[in-house]
Amino acid sequence: MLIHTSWRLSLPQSSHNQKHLIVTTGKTSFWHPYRLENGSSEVRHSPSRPGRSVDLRAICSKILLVPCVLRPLCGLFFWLARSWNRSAAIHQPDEERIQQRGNDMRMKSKSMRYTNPGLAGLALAVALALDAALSLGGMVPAKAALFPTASALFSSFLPKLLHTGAIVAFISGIILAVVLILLPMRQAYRAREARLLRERKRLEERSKALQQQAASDGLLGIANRREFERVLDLEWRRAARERQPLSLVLIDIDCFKVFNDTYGHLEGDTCLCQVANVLREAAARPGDLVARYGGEEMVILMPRTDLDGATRMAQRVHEMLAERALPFTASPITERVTVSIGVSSLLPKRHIDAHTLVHQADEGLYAAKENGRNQTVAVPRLRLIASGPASSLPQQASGA
Ligand SMILES: Nc1nc2c(ncn2[C@@H]2O[C@H](COP(=O)(O)OP(=O)(O)OP(=O)(O)O)[C@@H](O)[C@H]2O)c(=O)[nH]1
Repeated sequence: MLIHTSWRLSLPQSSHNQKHLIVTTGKTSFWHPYRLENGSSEVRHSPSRPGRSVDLRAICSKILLVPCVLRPLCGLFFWLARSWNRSAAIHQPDEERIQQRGNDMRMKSKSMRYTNPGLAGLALAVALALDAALSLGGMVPAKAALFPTASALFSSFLPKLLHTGAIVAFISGIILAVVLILLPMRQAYRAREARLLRERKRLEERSKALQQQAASDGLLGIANRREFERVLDLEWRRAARERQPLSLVLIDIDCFKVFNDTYGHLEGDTCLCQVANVLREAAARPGDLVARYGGEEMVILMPRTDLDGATRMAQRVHEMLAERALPFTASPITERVTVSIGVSSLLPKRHIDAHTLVHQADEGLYAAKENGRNQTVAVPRLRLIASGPASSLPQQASGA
C-alpha cells in the first residue's frame, strides 16, 4: 500500500495523551506515531519522503524471512556434518587409521574432519546470531505499523515488549552461538585426544614387544647374545661404581653333538629348551640374567654375587638337571643330559674389559670338559692377573 497523499486530522481532547494514531484507509489500517504541536489538536501528515514507511514494511517482511530459511538450512548442515563425521569414525577401522598416520597430509585432513561439528556449529551460531539481530530489528516493523491490531490493543505495551524480546533474543542468540561453537569443538578435541592416547598406548606396547623380541632368543625364549653383551657392559660399570662383585656362570651341554646325531635336531632343540627352563628356574633373583651365549652354550650373569654364590648356583643347575633326568642313552657320561660349567667372579674395574669375566668362565668350562665333563670349575680372581694354560692355574672344581 502506498500513501502519498497529505492529510490533516483534528483529534478529540480525550486522545491527546496518546502517542500513536491508527489510520484506516480502505481495508488497511496502519499505526502512525504523532506529536501535537503547541497544544494544537491537529495532526498533519506530509509525505516528505513518499512511500518510505511502506518500503520499510516490505523490506522488513522480506528480511524476516532470512532467518526462517537460514535456521533450518544451518540445522540441516549441522546434522549432516555430525552424522558424516560419526559414520567416518565408525567405518574406518583402527588399523587403517594407524596406517594412514604415516601420511601427514591425510592426518591433517582427518583432524579437520573432526572439527567439522565445530564448523557446522559455527554456521548455525552465525545464523542464530543473525536471527537475533534481526529480531532486534523487530522494533523497526513495530514503528512501521506492521501489527496494527496488536498495537491498537497494546499501543503502549507492545513496543516495550518487542524491544525487551528483541534484546533477550539477541543475548540468547549470542549465548547460543558461543555454546554451539564451544561444545562441538570441545567434543572434537576430546575425541581426538582420546584417540591419540589410545594410539600412543598401542605404539608403546608394540615398541615394548619389539624390544623384547629383539632382545630374546627365538628358540629358547631367554635373552640373546646381543642382550647379554648390553647387560654385561651395564652391570660391569655398575659393579665397578658400587665396588660389588660380578659373577658369570657359563654352561655347556655335554656331548650335544652326539645328542643331535642320536635324536635329531628337533629333539636337540627341545633338549636345549628344557635346559634353558632349568636355568631360568635356578636363577630366581630379579637381577640375574639368563642368556644364550651361542650354540648350546648358555650363561647366567649374576650381579652382586661372589665366587661362592655363583658356584652354588652352578651346583643347583647340576642338581636340578639330575632331578629332571632328561634321557640321553647315547651319552658317554651317564644316561641323562648333563652339563659342564665354568664359573668366574670379579671385582670389576673400569679400565678392565668386561669380557675378561667371560674369558675366565670359559677357561673354567674348558677345564671342566678336560676333567671329564658333568662338573663345575670355578676360576678364582687371581686368574685375572695370572696368565698361561688353564690346567696350570688354580681351580676349584665340583662334580655333579
Ligand atoms: N639342535 C640344536 N643343536 C645345536 C644348536 N646350536 C648348536 N647345536 C649343536 O650343538 C653341538 C655342539 O657340539 P660341540 O661344540 O662339538 O660340543 P659337544 O658335542 O656338546 O661336545 P662337548 O661340548 O665337548 O661336550 C653341534 O652339533 C651343534 O650343531 C641348536 O640351536 N639346536
